[in-house]
Amino acid sequence: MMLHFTKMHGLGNDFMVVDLVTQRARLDSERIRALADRRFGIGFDQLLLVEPPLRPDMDFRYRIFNADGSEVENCGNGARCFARFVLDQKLTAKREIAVQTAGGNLLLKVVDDGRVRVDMGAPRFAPADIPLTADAPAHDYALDVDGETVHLDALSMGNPHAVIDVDSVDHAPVATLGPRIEAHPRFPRRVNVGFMEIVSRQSVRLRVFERGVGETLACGTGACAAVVSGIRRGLLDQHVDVTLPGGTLSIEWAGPEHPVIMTGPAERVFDGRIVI
Ligand SMILES: N[C@@H](CCC[C@H](N)C(=O)O)C(=O)O
Repeated sequence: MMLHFTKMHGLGNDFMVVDLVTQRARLDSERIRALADRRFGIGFDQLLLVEPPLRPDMDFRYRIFNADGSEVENCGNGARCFARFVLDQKLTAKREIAVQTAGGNLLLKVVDDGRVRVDMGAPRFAPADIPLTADAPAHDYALDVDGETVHLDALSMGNPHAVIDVDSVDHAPVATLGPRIEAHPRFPRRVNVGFMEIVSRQSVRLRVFERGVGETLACGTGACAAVVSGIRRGLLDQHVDVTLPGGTLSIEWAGPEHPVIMTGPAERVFDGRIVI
């Protein structure tokens, strides 16, 4: 049987997108890892599955798998590609699309310049919601990493994020510290690790070591988490441009209980099909 897919990216964070509204397939974690392989497979950071909704008030269900085959709760760059995909495939004619994810519901809107604006929901700070082992919520958690103390902020954007301030992302220890924090025992479901350089109150640079993938060219939820962290610590204004290795995202947050709004591009690269 043939399975049609589309390769897409949001600022170089790349995806294999599969329509499971009009097609049927079961892809287990071993198969996902094989497809994600950049030499022997198609190559992607995440697999995105477009499914019918489980609730009548939603338009679609959106499932996300990291390149290591693990299913995760949320993916910001993927959400923008999801919106473009369902419109291009004519799975909907709506310009505002309500989507269920394992981490909560999202509202996606395609704006006039072709970019996609996503209501990413409100961030959560309770340690149990991240999840992070800690006695109380804080802005500054001290983690013992192989005998060295690392200070970081942590929060959930549906998925778990740690945010570390650095003087320069160019010299940040993304490849060495990233994997040790990702797998730190105080994050029982592992964590995405962002390294943030504050350039001004409206601009940051960011690199993210993603859970289940490694460093990617961009991470939408990571950009939201970094800006929320900077705003709640009084370091950033309400609208911030986040420059990642793959390009820039615009992030807005009005404060606690408010949703984070992310705006950025979504690009189709090619269509293909595989035998399953
Ligand atoms: N690239 C994503 C995040 C994908 C999921 C993440 N690796 C996780 O495990 O939570 C984004 O754009 O948000």
